[in-house]
Amino acid sequence: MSKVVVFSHPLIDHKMAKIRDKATDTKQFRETVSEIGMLVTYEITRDFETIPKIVETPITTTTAHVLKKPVVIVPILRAGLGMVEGIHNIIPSARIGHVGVYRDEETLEPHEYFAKFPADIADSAVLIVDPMLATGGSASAAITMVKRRGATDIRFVGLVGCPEGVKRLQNEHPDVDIYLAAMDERLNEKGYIVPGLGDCGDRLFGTK
Ligand SMILES: O=P(O)(O)OC[C@H]1O[C@H](OP(=O)(O)OP(=O)(O)O)[C@H](O)[C@@H]1O
Ligand SMILES: O=c1cc[nH]c(=O)[nH]1
Ligand SMILES: [Mg+2]
Repeated sequence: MSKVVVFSHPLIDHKMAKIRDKATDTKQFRETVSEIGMLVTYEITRDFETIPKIVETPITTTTAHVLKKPVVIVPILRAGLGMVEGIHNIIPSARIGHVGVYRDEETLEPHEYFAKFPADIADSAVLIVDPMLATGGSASAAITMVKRRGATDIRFVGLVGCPEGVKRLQNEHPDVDIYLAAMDERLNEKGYIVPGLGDCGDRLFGTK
């Protein structure tokens, strides 16, 4: 069974309060989502493996440590894009894949419409990024898409989750650890997370 980590950090909580607030405008919302993406990166990479590397410092030769595997960030379009810049700031060597999945507003079923990945995704540590884990359908579909390309080392990184989404992801992908900034109460009858923050894609891109 996969691990579920809900971050507990005053700065993350402070910024989560800002993006939950319906009075926060598009610019502030986008900036804050990106900042939270940067902060959570420290935790999601905590168990990344390192390998020794001989480095010449200005003083002497020493054994330092570097990341063992390349990293691939895979945002789920559209809302996942909001977290990419923050994560990429901390892992500038990471490559970026893209997965297009939208959820049908009536059935809540995920629909795939785009996929583009770096060639060596199978050998990389993959971060599937989407701020919202609601029914879990979109995240599960995105994980299946990267697994089809041979990826085996996969983490899901979200901001707001709920028990329904976590349960589905753990059932369908028990090998994928789940990282969230908050675990909310439930889904409402329209499939929105309560209390949540509304429609993340629309709030990031000003489309409603
Ligand atoms: O867990 P689920 O029930 O699948 O819901 C979560 C998905 O819904 C939202 O995307 P949406 O379909 O609104 O697409 P958008 O980001 O393009 O607005 C969100 O960004 C997730 O991808
Ligand atoms: O609460 C939700 C659920 C799905 N997608 C969102 O953007 N928000
Ligand atoms: Mg949306």
